[in-house]
Formats: sequence, structure tokens, C-alpha cells
Amino acid sequence: MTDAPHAPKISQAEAEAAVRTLIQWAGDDPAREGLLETPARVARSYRELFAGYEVDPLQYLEKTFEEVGGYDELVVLKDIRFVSFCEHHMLPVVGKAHVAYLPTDRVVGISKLARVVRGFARRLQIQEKMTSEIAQAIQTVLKPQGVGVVIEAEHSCMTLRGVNVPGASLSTSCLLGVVRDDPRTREEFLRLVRG
Ligand SMILES: Nc1nc2c(ncn2[C@@H]2O[C@H](COP(=O)(O)OP(=O)(O)OP(=O)(O)O)[C@@H](O)[C@H]2O)c(=O)[nH]1
Ligand SMILES: [Zn+2]
Repeated sequence: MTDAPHAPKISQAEAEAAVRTLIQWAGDDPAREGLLETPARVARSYRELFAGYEVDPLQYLEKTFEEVGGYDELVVLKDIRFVSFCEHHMLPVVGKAHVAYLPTDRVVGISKLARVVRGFARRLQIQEKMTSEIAQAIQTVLKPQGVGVVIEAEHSCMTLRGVNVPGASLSTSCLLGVVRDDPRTREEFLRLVRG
């Protein structure tokens, strides 16, 4: 359901060799003491930072609670901090996601919304796609009346290098169902997100 690419298996040793090549290419000596363990560390840290390829974020949403006492207003989880990586430069994208949905007859544990964000973030991404993937995942599994996702993030590929504009932040949104179509719900969502 999520389109995590299934790359062929690469061994730890191959990943470390690639890092050694990059160190050498950058102009340093991978055999000097301070860099000896670096390839292994980089590989381990990439494993952690790209752990999103090992999960199907839709599965996080499968366990739901139906005793909601007739609750039929927006559920909004704000300020979900995440680190992702731009697929163009493999540089960090650091930001916050705000995720909301209007339940039909069941809700999901709120930590699962943050898990979904993390699952999609810890991959090579572009922000627009990640925004849409999070919204579609919630729509597909929970089938709520509507979904809203807003993401604000800094892309180090443009704040630390290239055009070099520190502090510039990209905002994206994906609104589905009544959050998009019903002016009152849409307004409520945007008001809650803007705090
Ligand atoms: N739309 C979008 N663009 C992104 C995202 N992350 C990075 N980019 C942009 O992707 C573009 C890649 O452009 P290229 O011209 O191929 O790369 P480049 O030569 O390194 O460009 P500069 O960054 O301008 O030096 C850049 O404009 C980045 O700012 C994202 O999440 N969404
Ligand atoms: Zn980039």
C-alpha cells in the first residue's frame, strides 16, 4: 500500500565501503585513526534514520477504539517533530507535522499518528509527497470523514548550502474529505493548527 521501494539487500560491509569511498572522495584518509570507525557508525546511523523503509505505516492505524461517546469533532495532533531526508541531496529536512482527522465512528491511539509521520519521514522524501502519504494513509485505514495534514520544515539543502537561505521554511498541506470541502471544518482545522 505504501510505495516503499524494495531495494536489493546491501550488506553492512558494502555500505561501509561506500562511506570509505566518500571520505576519500571528499579528500580525507579513511585509514586515519579518527575515521577508522566512521563508516560503521555512518551505516548504523543511516539504518536508524532510514528505518522508515522497514515499516508499513498503514499498519500502525489498524488498531482502533470504538467507544468514543459520540465524539464527532476534529482530533488534532500538533507539533509532531520529525527528521527526514531530501531525496535530491540526502540532506536533513527538519520540521513539524500537524495531523488531524474527523472520525466517523472510531479513533486511533494518538501515538500512532506520530508513528505514521515518522514512518514516512525516515525515508528519502520530498515534502509534498510525505504530506500526501500521511493524509492518504489515515484516509485509507481509518476511513474518517476528513483528514488534514500540514507540514512546516527547513530543508538543509537550501539553508546550509546551495541558495543558502537560513531560516526559510516550506509549508505544505493535504486536506481530504470534509476538512477540504466543508468551510467550517476547514476553518476549524486551520485555526487549531495555527494555534
Ligand atoms: N518541491 C520540493 N523541492 C525540494 C524538496 N527538497 C529539496 N528540494 C529542492 O530540490 C531541488 C533540486 O534541484 P536541482 O537543481 O536538481 O539541485 P541543485 O543543483 O543542487 O540545486 P540548488 O539546491 O539550487 O543548488 C532544489 O531546488 C531543492 O531546493 C522538497 O521536499 N520539495
Ligand atoms: Zn535537497
